[in-house]
Amino acid sequence: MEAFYDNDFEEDAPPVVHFENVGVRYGMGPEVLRDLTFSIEPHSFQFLTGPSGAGKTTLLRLILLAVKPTRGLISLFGQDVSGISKNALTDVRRRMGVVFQDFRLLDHLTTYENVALPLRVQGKEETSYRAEVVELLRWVGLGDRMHVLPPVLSGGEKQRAAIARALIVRPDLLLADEPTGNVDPSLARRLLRLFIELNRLGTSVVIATHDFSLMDQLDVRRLVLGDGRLHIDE
Ligand SMILES: Nc1ncnc2c1ncn2[C@@H]1O[C@H](COP(=O)(O)OP(=O)(O)OP(=O)(O)O)[C@@H](O)[C@H]1O
Repeated sequence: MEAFYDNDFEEDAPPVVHFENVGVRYGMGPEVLRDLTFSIEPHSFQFLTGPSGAGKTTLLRLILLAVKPTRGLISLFGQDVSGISKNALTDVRRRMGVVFQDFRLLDHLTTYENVALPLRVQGKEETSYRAEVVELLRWVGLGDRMHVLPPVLSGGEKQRAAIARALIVRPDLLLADEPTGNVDPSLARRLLRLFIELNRLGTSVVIATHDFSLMDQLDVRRLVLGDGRLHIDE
């Protein structure tokens, strides 16, 4: 895996994510998040937590530029994203891997094809990535499930396929929304080890979760949302 994953560490790299007084509302509704000011540093590991409806998914969508802030400034990898060009936006998005709550696997593609899809979309030739995809699938324990379609995978297998698909682009930032929501505690621990290993190899990791037993396994920073505001437990 080390060979597969060789992120360079830059000294004095800018924060991966920086928010300055960010607020967001949906349509004409109330602000669901307000006055968010925080940074996510390169190579850092944090949980994002808070009660259901507190805005964890909304915060991840702001980072993904899937939702626009109604006020404030967002920078990603040192770049202010308001008024960013389409090409620069594509580059920024390519540096992020995402594991969605509902996996979003394509049912007509095999596990292998799902994981390879982000590379195919980038226009890469299969010969250039095939070995990498197979290695990663083995690494997440799906070596023998490569050629089946997602509907026959268990919840935990789908989760690992979604995680592998997020990792295959070797992201500088991994955002995972309740990545252990559908698995038993022992698999949750295994998945957490996977994220720790990824972080060790250089990726900044943000895991959104309600699961205190998961968070209690690691003494890392917690970004806690409540009443629309962010509180940070260092
Ligand atoms: N598309 C939308 N349109 C209108 N309101 C929305 C939309 N998405 C989320 N909201 C509202 O924004 C608030 C934050 O929702 P969000 O899904 O971000 O919370 P969450 O912390 O991720 O919740 P959960 O833990 O239940 O997934 C909630 O009040 C929700 O109803």
